[in-house]
Amino acid sequence: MRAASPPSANPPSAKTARPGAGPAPACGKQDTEPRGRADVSRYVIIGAGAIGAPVAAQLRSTGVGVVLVARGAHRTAIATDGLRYVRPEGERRIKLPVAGSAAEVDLTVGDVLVLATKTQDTEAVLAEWSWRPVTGGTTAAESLPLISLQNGLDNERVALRRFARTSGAAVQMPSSYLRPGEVVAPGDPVVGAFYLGGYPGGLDPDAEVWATDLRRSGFAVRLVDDLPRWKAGKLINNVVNPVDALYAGHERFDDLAEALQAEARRVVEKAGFDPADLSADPDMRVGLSADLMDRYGGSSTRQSLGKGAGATEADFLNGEIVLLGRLHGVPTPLNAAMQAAVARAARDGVPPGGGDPALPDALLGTTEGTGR
Ligand SMILES: CC(C)(CO)C(=O)C(=O)O
Repeated sequence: MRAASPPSANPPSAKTARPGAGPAPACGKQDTEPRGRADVSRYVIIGAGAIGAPVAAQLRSTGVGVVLVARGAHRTAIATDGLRYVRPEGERRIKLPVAGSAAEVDLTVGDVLVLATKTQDTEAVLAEWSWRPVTGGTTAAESLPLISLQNGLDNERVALRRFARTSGAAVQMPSSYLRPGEVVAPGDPVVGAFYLGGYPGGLDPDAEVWATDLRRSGFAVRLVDDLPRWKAGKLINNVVNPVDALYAGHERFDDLAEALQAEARRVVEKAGFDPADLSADPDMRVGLSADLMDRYGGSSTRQSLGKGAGATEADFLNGEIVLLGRLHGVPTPLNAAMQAAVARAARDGVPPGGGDPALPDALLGTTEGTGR
């Protein structure tokens, strides 16, 4: 199923690009017999930002079939000149099959849909892709597996409404998408790490194949049969994103980050999760190359402010904590305040670091903190 050679200068079109057509497997079910490489022919990566583009570039570089779904000027730049892909070992132009929408991709049994958009876009993306035809007369939601590489707790639940085979990953990947056509991935020695599992639990029959493809392509992968624990652990890390976006360098950064995380942990545990520690496994650590430190744009929320995106993912990060707090009777004043602060900042075009400097003291009180 794998093309022998590295990416060519003239990639096949997105409609047809695949290294080979696999046999037609029956629609899989979690925890059935593991399957082989022949059952996976191509990864359709929906979202070409800081997560989707490096995954596409790395898979393609090892000869795995991919299509990258991108929009606007980013799509045009990648289609015209290839993806400008910046890694610690140097910059490359990676030619990738690129599509602008679901209508431009002919789906076939053997395709794997990979969701790499921001969580606030998930419902629209699923509405676009779920009922697309797949060769043999079926549809994407009925016969293809879907893997969410997104933050928060909501994506897999929303996808499972349509996709019987829904998997997800808690992703650690310090990478930046700030300019059309370019992605900087400073992760070192691995590009990123995935705690990958089926939703709500177990493993998809093709999970070993996906893990092998990703490992060969430069990622660390741990297969987990208790995915929600890992997503909950990642969510506790992600509630710091608005602090990174608004208060990098602020003297109370650490105090605010710790207080937000403590509040998030209380809520998540009350909601019944047993959040996993994503920093415990040394094989899953992703460092940052010193050479690319100044080109790393920080958390995805900081990057959204930097691009003037008008919205961030915070409603599904801090907002998820607020939601769980309301459902389970736990007050969440800090996460609610940071959710609102970053939403206002995005709405008003405030740049990274432009948070009201008085807010951290107002939220935490003015007692001596750990500083930063
Ligand atoms: C962990 C990190 C910072 C990068 O994967 C992230 O999840 C984000 O930027 O939202």
